[in-house]
Amino acid sequence: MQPSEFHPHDRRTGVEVPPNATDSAPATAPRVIAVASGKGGVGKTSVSVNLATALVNAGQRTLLLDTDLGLANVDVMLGLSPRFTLADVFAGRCELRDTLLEGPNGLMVVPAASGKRHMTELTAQQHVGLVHAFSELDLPVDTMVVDTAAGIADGVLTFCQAAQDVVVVVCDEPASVTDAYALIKVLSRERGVTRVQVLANQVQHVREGRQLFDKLERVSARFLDVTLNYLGAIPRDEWLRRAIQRQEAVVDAYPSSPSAVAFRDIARRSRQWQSPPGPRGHVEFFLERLIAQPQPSDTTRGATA
Ligand SMILES: Nc1ncnc2c1ncn2[C@@H]1O[C@H](COP(=O)(O)OP(=O)(O)OP(=O)(O)O)[C@@H](O)[C@H]1O
Repeated sequence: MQPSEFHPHDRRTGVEVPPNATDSAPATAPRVIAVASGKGGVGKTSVSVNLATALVNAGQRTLLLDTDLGLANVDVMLGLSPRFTLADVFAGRCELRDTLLEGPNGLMVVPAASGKRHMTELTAQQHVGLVHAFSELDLPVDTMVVDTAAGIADGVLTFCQAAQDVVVVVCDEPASVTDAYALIKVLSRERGVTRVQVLANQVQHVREGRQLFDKLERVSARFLDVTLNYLGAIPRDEWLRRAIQRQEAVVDAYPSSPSAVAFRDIARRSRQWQSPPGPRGHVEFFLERLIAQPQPSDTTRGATA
């Protein structure tokens, strides 16, 4: 989608959906990619923002959904100023369409809100409300990138379970590897996830990414029924930090920086993942899957290896 098709009032909110949105909707369901990490601070939001921006720059109609109602920062990273967020939708203060922001190059962004209650506290009824709200938007979306919260709370697991692909971001810290494994374990054992893409972030050299993957792979192959794919590595890159300061995606701010090159490569490869079958064509599909999945009543926290 081009920015001009968006009819934005400004960069804050009130994005008008184009009248021909339904005509241009994709024939197949949107690809939904959930980005998770287990441990916080490893670069999950940087990955979500740059993957989504690289996809939109490659011509994919992309929606970036921030589901971290506790510590949302997708909007901050992109320099957007939401008037309304998902939290306002659930509080009945606005419609979902009021939250929709226009990001760079027509990227669609649904922001969350910091300091609000967690997605885990939402009821099934609220999920249904979200489904209806998304279907009313009737947005043409090829790919939806979902930035999840840190940790392995139910909300994170539910979004990962509903997505067609889960990207687990890991960096070279013992806690990051341990928490990534804990996340993969509960996704595999309790949510039936059979395929996980592993992305190493902040690597000092290419070899480090592969070594991190191998660590996770070894233990997962031994104890879990899940296939891990090595998606690649994003280098530790000062340009990425500078882009964050500028509140821009590094793929836009510094397109020839090492991290930007890596993000573009990952976006290109993500497009080659097999699309889900079926003629369904809207974001609604994703949210319906969310509520259709059985929710384990037992807590997933503290699961042992
Ligand atoms: N590839 C990288 N190179 C250099 N710095 C990075 C890179 N990735 C992330 N960082 C740094 O790590 C910080 C945290 O990144 P980010 O906010 O994306 O993490 P997160 O996993 O989403 O955190 P949380 O979910 O806990 O809020 C960034 O502000 C940035 O300074």
